[in-house]
Amino acid sequence: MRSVKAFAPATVANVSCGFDILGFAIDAMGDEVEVRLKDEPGLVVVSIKGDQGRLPYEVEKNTCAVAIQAMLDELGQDVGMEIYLKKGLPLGSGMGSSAASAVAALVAANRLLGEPFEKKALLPFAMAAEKVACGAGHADNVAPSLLGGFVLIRDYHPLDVIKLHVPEGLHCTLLHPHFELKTSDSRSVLRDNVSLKHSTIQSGNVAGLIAGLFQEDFELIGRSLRDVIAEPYRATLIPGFYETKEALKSAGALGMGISGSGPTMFALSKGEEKSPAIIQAAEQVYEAIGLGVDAYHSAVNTRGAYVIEEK
Ligand SMILES: Nc1ncnc2c1ncn2[C@@H]1O[C@H](COP(=O)(O)OP(=O)(O)OP(=O)(O)O)[C@@H](O)[C@H]1O
Ligand SMILES: N[C@@H](CCO)C(=O)O
Repeated sequence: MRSVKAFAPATVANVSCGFDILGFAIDAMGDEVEVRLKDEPGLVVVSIKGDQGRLPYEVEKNTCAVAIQAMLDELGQDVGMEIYLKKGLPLGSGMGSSAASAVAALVAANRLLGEPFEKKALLPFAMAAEKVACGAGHADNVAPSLLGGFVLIRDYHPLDVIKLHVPEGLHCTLLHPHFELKTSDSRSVLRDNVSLKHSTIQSGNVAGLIAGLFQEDFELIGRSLRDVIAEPYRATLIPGFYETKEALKSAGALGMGISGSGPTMFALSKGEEKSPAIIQAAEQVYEAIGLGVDAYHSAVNTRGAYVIEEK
């Protein structure tokens, strides 16, 4: 039986100012998916490890299977495949857990089929899986997980995805307070309308962040991490958010924000030297609140998802 195993990295979506249009991949963690060809048609999720028994095996619900099925539908093929998922990411964390599963599954299945799609062309299938997982087919987790680096989704109709420059030495610290926030819930607190004033502030910061990346201007990157659209509503769902923001700035972060839909928070710094102080500052805030916090730090992953093994 032929099989391919692939890895897809965790991601930070939005990057504060880029709601649904910006994201980057990190090296620290990710999901692994093995896909095996089988004789009979149809997909089966055979095993899921690392999820404490919480993820669905139904092929209409598991993002690995939803993504592969979307790809097979596009090809008009009814190939039989078994799916083995190893979760490396916590669920409902804001680190692109549902996306990493979908992307790893697609990269493995695409290779098994002889790569009928180039990497970027897999995106719509991964977005179909995100729609099932959280009700919105946003691409700001799946695109960086697939392609690596910082990614801009300039438009969704039609999809226009652009890889951005990643300055050497840009470092990310992730702080995951011990509770879950479902993307669907933290999308439901957002408003449908944005004022002209806020639209101006937000677009200035998106442009500033992109200019900062290309110019390798770390200070500009830091001051562009401002979000007046989602953060004010979502911060209310994350105890200690504003205290953490203050503490991380004092600890030397260039800037910080909510990773994806939270509750994980990300901080950017120049080099990894500031990471221990950033982590300590967040731990102090959460100790006072009485919540545990997991910390990870990582360079920006520029490789994206890849095949680990094929047999
Ligand atoms: N293979 C999978 N891996 C992870 N989540 C999955 C998977 N398949 C289905 N899901 C569903 O997706 C939901 C998790 O998605 P959610 O968007 O809330 O978390 P997340 O991906 O960690 O967050 P974010 O998108 O903010 O980074 C859960 O309800 C879970 O049941
Ligand atoms: N852009 C999405 C990312 C979810 O991780 C959101 O903020 O809801």
